[in-house]
Amino acid sequence: MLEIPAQFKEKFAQLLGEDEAARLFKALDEPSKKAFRVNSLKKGAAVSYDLSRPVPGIPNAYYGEISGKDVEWTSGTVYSQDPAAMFPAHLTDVAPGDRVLDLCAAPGGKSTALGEKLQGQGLLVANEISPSRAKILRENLERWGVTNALVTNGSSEDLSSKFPAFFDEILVDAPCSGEGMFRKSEDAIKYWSEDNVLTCQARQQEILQEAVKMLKPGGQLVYSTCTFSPEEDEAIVSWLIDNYGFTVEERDLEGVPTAAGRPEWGNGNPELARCFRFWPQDGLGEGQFVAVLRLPAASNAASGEKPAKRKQDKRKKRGGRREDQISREDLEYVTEALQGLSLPAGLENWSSRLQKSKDHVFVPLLAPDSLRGLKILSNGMELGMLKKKRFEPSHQLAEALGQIKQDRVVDLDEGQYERYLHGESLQTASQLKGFVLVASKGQVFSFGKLTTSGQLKNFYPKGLRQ
Ligand SMILES: C[S@@+](CC[C@H](N)C(=O)[O-])C[C@H]1O[C@@H](n2cnc3c(N)ncnc32)[C@H](O)[C@@H]1O
Repeated sequence: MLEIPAQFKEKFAQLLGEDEAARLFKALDEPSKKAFRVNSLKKGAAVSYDLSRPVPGIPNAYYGEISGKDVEWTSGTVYSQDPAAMFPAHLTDVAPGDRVLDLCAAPGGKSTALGEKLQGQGLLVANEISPSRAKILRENLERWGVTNALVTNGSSEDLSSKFPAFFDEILVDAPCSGEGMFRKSEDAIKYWSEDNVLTCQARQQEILQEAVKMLKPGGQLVYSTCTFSPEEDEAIVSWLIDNYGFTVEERDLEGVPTAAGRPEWGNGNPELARCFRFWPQDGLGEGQFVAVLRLPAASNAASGEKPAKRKQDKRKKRGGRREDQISREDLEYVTEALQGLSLPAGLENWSSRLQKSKDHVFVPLLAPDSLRGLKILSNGMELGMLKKKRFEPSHQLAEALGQIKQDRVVDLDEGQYERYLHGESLQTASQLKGFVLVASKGQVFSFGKLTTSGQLKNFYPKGLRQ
């Protein structure tokens, strides 16, 4: 039995009425619902999990539990996610070519879905304020094969100063009191208090204030929480409507067990009924609140379309060439390492767009000069690293290449796969030489390097080894 705080129970008995509240409390004592998404970017990957129980309303999503050890996971073919938490990204209008911001993005469940919707075209800025969580966000986007993400580690203020009125769509999946996570996390129960609900509400307003500055006039804001408290849900949407003139967009989720937002829990505006409330007692998954909002086209929240104000670049030049530019010799090393590999869409003409930062070679999404002052974990695609007179392709590239059929692949059996994940080198019968993609069950999850005797040197990143 979960020890649900008495104050929480009293509050929801009043808000919902005794009968509905009893259904909620009963559901909170049942096990949480597990589900996963299958990555549409990695076309043709064979998934060994049971796909017979789809999550209603979400393409490529299924009930069931996955393991972080399977190649389906290490190759970014599947991602574990609460079914209700799939809806915020699903309900956005994000389409290939858009400029999208996921402001509170770690660990990346919703960013991976937004990256899928973009299909490598346009820009996804995925931001997270906590450094350790931002690292996990980067790893998850890498695994998912997203080639057009800028991963940042900053506050909402850090970002709003760089991107005024810049984005077509912004997702704010806000830090919240986590009442919808009671079944999944003991901490959510332990740290629950009415004071914390109000602290979260104030933080949500601070974050949203900055988010609005970054939205283009006429742009879309999707606001979500994993909590039930009206203070963090309908009251926040009311505040957005009253202060910025947002309208709530209608969405049809026919066949999905969800409930409408409650106007009486906010400012009484009937549009609040267009918000979605996912309650555990309705059977889809955990608790979630989602509002799809539109900023009026003639907004005075911010103006100007330029990304960031660029400072004069005063960095040293060496022999007429800037330090971040790549030499002809370096380019030859990169070209040689990439020979025989098929590159995914979005990486065409990579050689003319290459940049270098501390020997990391990458195809940037945004000009690094324009991002000065922001903590960047990843800017587009890192192809790899220049070492002394050679080039080592990156793990991010391996995961991105796994999207399309490749010829230079060594496929490991189950035992070999486990040893490779540990960091071991393996003896193979492969006739290939040099850098190869390493797969198991046809799913690419790493680079490796084959010697002339068929030894496969391990390039699975040390930080990911199991
Ligand atoms: C609900 S979680 C995000 C989950 C994520 N969207 C996903 O789908 O995987 C909220 C995140 O917001 C971050 N956060 C907290 N305060 C923030 C702030 N002021 N600005 C940006 N992010 C913040 C938290 O560290 C946390 O990772």
